[in-house]
Amino acid sequence: TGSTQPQRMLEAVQKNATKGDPESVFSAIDYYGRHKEWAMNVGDEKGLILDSVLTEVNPSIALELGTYCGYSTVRIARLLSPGSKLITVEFNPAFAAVARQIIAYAGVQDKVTLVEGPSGDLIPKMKERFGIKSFDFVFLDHWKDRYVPDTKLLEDCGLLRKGTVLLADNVICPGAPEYLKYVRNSPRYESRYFKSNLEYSKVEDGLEKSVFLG
Ligand SMILES: Nc1ncnc2c1ncn2[C@@H]1O[C@H](/C=C/CNC(=O)c2cc([N+](=O)[O-])cc(O)c2O)[C@@H](O)[C@H]1O
Ligand SMILES: [Mg+2]
Repeated sequence: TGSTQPQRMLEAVQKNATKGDPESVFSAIDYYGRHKEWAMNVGDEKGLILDSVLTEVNPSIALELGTYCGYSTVRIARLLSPGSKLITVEFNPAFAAVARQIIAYAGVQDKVTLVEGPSGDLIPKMKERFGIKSFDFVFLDHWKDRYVPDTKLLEDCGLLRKGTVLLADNVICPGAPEYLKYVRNSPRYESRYFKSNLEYSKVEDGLEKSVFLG
C-alpha cells in the first residue's frame, strides 16, 4: 500500500525481516527487488563483491554517496568493526526518511550517520563537521554523472589518503564512462574492474575498485 517504492520496500522489510538482523533486512529487500518490483539496490550478486572488498579494507571511516533506501548502507555497516563509522549522503528527504527506518530496523544505526543534502555541498564540510582526517573507503552509487566531480572534490578536500579504496557501482549499466576514463587513466589510481550483473537481472554490470595512490 505504500505510495512510493521506498515505502513499499520498507513495508517488505517490516513484514519479512527480523528486527536487529541486518542480513534478513537486505535479503528481504533483495527478494522484493527480484520478485516484486525491480529496485536500484546494489543487490545480492554485486553485494558479494562489495562484502569482499569491505572485508579486505576493514575501514574505520567509510563514506557512501547515494543512500537511496539504505540497502548498501546496511550491507556495509554490518561488516564494520566495533568503533568504525559509515557516513552516508542522500539529498532526497523522502528516501532519507525511509533509509533511516530501514537502518534502524537492521540495528546498525549506531555505526551509521545519514547526512541529508547534496554530496557537492556536504563533502567540503566533512572534515569540520565530523572531524575526519580522510576516508578509508568510499562507495559511489549516486547519480552517475556525479562520480567524477565528487571524486575530484574528495581529492581537493584532502579526504583521500594513500590507500583509500573507491568502489563504484554501475560502471557498465547504466554506465559511468567518464569515471572509468578518469580513474583508469590517472597515475593517481590503481583501478580494477569486477565483472558482475545488474541487480536482479542478467544484464552485465560491474564494480570498479580504485585505490588512491596519494
Ligand atoms: N549528488 C547527490 N547527493 C546526494 N544524494 C544523491 C546525489 N545524487 C543522487 N543522490 C541520491 O542517490 C540515489 C541515486 C542513485 C542513482 N542510481 C542509479 O541511477 C542507478 C540506476 C540503475 N539502473 O538504471 O539500472 C542501477 C543502479 O544500481 C543505480 O544505482 C538517490 O537516492 C538520489 O536521491
Ligand atoms: Mg547502483
